[in-house]
Amino acid sequence: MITVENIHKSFGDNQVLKGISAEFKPGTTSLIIGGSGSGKTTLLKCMVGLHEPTEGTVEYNNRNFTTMNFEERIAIRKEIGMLFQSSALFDSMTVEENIMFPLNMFTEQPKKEKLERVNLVLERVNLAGKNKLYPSELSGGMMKRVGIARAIAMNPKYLFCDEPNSGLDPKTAILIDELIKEITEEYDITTIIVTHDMNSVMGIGEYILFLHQGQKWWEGSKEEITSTHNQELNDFVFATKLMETLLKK
Ligand SMILES: Nc1ncnc2c1ncn2[C@@H]1O[C@H](COP(=O)(O)OP(=O)(O)OP(=O)(O)O)[C@@H](O)[C@H]1O
Repeated sequence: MITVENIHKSFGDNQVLKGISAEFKPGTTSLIIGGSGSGKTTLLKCMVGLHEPTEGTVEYNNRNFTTMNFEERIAIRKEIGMLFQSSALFDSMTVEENIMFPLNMFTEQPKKEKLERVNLVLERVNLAGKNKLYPSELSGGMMKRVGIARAIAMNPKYLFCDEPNSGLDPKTAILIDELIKEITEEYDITTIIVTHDMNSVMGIGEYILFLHQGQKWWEGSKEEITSTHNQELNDFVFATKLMETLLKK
């Protein structure tokens, strides 16, 4: 469980987050949504320590991350997997080397054990045997799956994903969403996804946090989101005609 309490974040005079409180539960895919500039990425960065909140606290299973020193934070960071927009794979490394990277950085495991772990996670994302390929030899969807494999290599308790299906065709995007949801449930991970994608919201949004101008404007599930009377949320949800048509059916 991750709990954020009254998070504020300002950059100079720009008050980006204005007192966000929320709870993200294990085994659940939580989505942070909102318009461009509403503060989604800033909140995510405050949660993992890439930004320091101006005010407020972030707790990982009742451990106060905000007041921890550098060493204590490293222990938490080992429990966190991250999947970035671009997959952020190292181009000069093979699939196997990319996935082994966090294991080399954070563990003292013998090479054989690390390789076993790499093969296990590759199998989990349906890429068994692709060890020796380079990122340039992979499709966008495969790159995302390698990114997921690397994010779960350390057996994380927490998984943060920033726009995990950006740049993918809709069908592949759904497969990536489903894979993240399955892994979340299978390993009881607290997963937080920042997204613009309404397909993701309607597909895997178990808990949805809607930000508007740096505030928590609405929270709920995908089942509740279409029947809300919140104007700003409705504007966001029905921003695409296609979505409106689908929901009317
Ligand atoms: N490092 C920074 N320094 C100064 N301002 C920043 C910084 N990071 C973000 N901001 C400002 O914070 C605001 C919110 O940005 P953020 O990236 O969190 O929005 P977002 O909701 O993730 O947007 P998008 O959907 O476009 O990615 C913006 O006004 C942005 O300019």
